[in-house]
Amino acid sequence: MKAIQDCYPPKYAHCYGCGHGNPAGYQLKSYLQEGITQARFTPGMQYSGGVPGHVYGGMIASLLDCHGTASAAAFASHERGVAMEEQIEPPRFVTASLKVDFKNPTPQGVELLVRGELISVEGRKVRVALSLHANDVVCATGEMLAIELRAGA
Ligand SMILES: CCCCCCCCCCCCCC(=O)SCCNC(=O)CCNC(=O)[C@H](O)C(C)(C)COP(=O)(O)OP(=O)(O)OC[C@H]1O[C@@H](n2cnc3c(N)ncnc32)[C@H](O)[C@@H]1OP(=O)(O)O
Repeated sequence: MKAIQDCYPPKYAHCYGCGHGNPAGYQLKSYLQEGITQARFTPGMQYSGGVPGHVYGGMIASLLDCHGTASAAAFASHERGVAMEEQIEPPRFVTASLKVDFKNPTPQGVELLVRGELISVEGRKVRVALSLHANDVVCATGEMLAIELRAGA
């Protein structure tokens, strides 16, 4: 299955977190299956937080951020009855607002699971509920408001 981010056209593929055209970035890959989006990522050991062995909070927020905008694009497409990979110009969303709650320390050296669920689609505004898990423990939750860029932006 093609990742949501791999459907972004090259001109929008430079994002540090999720751009397939940014070799220095994370190259996060998110997938929509059965109404839920998921991405898996293992941060490098350099992304250490204040406590040794725990992941830096900014890394966690950025994973929610990039998974959230990908989720918004996939959910909006699905609502319109078309898959991301079927579109020449898939919808492009940016983060207007991102709230993160850090629930538990996130261990380093573990594959993290990031999940997204659709809250609402209202015109150009898509709200997504997000969570980040390590070893089946919820380490962070979040909520995003993503806005679809106007045509030609
Ligand atoms: C920049 C190009 C990049 C393209 C890359 C794409 C692919 C990769 C993507 C990867 C990305 C990875 C992730 C990243 O890192 S994305 C990078 C971080 N995000 C940004 O840089 C976004 C900066 N902001 C903007 O560009 C504009 O403000 C946007 C485009 C978001 C809206 O400006 P625009 O002029 O278009 O629309 P509008 O102002 O008429 O607002 C529309 C509606 O939204 C409502 N609203 C707005 N803000 C908020 C808010 N904070 N809370 C609540 N509501 C808010 C507003 O009231 C209105 O509602 P309504 O009155 O209609 O009911």
